[in-house]
Amino acid sequence: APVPTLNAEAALQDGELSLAGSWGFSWGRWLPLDQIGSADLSVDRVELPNYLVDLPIEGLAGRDGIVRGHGTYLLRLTHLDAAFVRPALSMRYARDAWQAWWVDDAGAVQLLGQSGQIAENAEDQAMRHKASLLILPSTSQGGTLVVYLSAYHSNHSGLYGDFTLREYDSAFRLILTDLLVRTFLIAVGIYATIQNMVFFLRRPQETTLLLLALFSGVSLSRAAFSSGYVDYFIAQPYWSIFFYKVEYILIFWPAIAGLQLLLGFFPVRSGRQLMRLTYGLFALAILATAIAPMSSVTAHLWAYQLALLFFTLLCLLTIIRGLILRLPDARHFLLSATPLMMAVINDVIAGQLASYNLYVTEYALFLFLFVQTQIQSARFVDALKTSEHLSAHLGEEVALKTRQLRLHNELLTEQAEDLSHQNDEIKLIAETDHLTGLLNRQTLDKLSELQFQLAIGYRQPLALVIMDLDHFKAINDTHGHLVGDECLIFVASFLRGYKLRKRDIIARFGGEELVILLADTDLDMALSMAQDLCVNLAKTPVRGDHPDITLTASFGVAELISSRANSVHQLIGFADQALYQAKQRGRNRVSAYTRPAADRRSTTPGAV
Ligand SMILES: Nc1nc2c(ncn2[C@@H]2O[C@H](COP(=O)(O)OP(=O)(O)OP(=O)(O)O)[C@@H](O)[C@H]2O)c(=O)[nH]1
Repeated sequence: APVPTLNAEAALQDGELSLAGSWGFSWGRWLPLDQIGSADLSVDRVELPNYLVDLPIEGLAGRDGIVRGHGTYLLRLTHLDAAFVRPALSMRYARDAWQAWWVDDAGAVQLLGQSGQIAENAEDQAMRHKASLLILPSTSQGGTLVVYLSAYHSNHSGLYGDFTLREYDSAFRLILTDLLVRTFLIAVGIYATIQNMVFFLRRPQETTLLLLALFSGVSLSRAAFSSGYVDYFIAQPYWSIFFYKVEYILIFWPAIAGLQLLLGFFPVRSGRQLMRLTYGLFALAILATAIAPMSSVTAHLWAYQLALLFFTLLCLLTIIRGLILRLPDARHFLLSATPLMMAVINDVIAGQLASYNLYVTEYALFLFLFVQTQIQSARFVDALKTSEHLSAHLGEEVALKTRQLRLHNELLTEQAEDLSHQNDEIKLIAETDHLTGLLNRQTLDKLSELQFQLAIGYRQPLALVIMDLDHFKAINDTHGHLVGDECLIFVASFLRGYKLRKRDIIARFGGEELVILLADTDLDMALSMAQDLCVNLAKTPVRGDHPDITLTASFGVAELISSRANSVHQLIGFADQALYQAKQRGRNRVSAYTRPAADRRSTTPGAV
């Protein structure tokens, strides 16, 4: 069949001409350029979009089912100069290396451009531009467009439908627009990567932030690698295989990272083992992709997409489980992950049909990343604010608590002091006689026993004086009991006013009987003291309302060594005997206990 012809002027609508439609095609040959114009050139007819694998080429498929080969595409264009001022051919989605020529009606030949190094062997070809903008000679009225397609490593190789003739300016604007959108995506990726990284460095325990940073970083690289227009400006032919392979690996990596992110929020049992296994498989996939020839990598696109679908479904299941268990965040994850899921499905279908790919996945991925980054960083900032707030208020709080504690301590100390006072008081009440304030009988018993033991131990004298008021009953009877009490109080203060040593004890023995225990005092000293007391008491009128009353008392004195008393009890008894004697002798006097002469041999007590 002859080379198909397209009337540019007639086909042009809105300044754009699609080259989809009938093309001439020669399989397995790169037709020499000087044959293009010859009348006996015969070609097959194919329709664009065209993929070699869909061609009915029998017997060319290898054992692996992949058709290998190369060929020449041809299209005659007429009335070009009438349709365009500066026609430009926009070539996209030719998956293998190509070379384009223009042979005008006069037979002049011009190389329009090439994607890199074309070769009859797939591994030898070097791809540079996946997209190209070729400028056609604007002076040509007509000519033939010749595209040599290199050997291919993709089962969807060939010329795709996105071949258009445009005015150069509008075509270039399209490239710039695409570039701008991609630059925007890449900027979002850089932003998300840096933001997550910075926040992670400030709070290393938030591994989610690191994961998001990694996620954004890799997606960013993928967006950069897979952009035909980035290729157009920077890619080098010998890097093409590497970029191609990286792009394949990155097909399903986002779903794995997404799974890890989600498992962080909605943990499952043996989630760690699952992730370890997943990353193990991922490492194997990287290894296999790295060592396999490019043709076999592209032949297994379905496997990469299957992995993408599988891990995406796992992500979805994780979110659904979170929703069922009513875990926090499940809703917003479902919201931000839904477009991602849909985009993934779109990507898988588009990849398998090899139809026009809108890169929806990438846009959705970046959207997802951006939203997640903002949500996570909002949480992070919240946490940061809370911790700053806490640390700012901690000082104040500590100072306040310290103050409260100190107050509390002071209160406790006061209470303890009160208690100790109360104790002292109780002790005082227990130890003293409430009327006179002198020591009571029990205390006297305790202390006198102690003094007795000390005196024995140190072989010191110990004197005991019992004093009994004379005719006290008469005072009570005459003046009343209350006056009697006042008299007792007066005697007590009289005794207290008398110069006694600290060790000496004055106690109320009972009724109107008082005892004075004098440590380290012999009989003579005790007698003289008692005498002194006796004389002075008789001279001293009762203070207060009853100066008319003058009291006298009788005194009985006994001393430990001279009396040879063998207990306090006995010593008291001896003093009592002496007192009795004093009373007998007429009262208001002092009497000492002396051992009777008979007793100096026997033990019968007596008083003098
Ligand atoms: N007001 C008052 N009287 C008391 C108290 N204890 C004892 N008496 C009185 O003291 C008096 C003691 O009387 P007696 O034992 O007969 O001895 P007395 O009248 O002092 O006579 P002699 O001791 O023999 O000189 C009694 O009338 C008791 O009621 C007291 O606490 N207050």
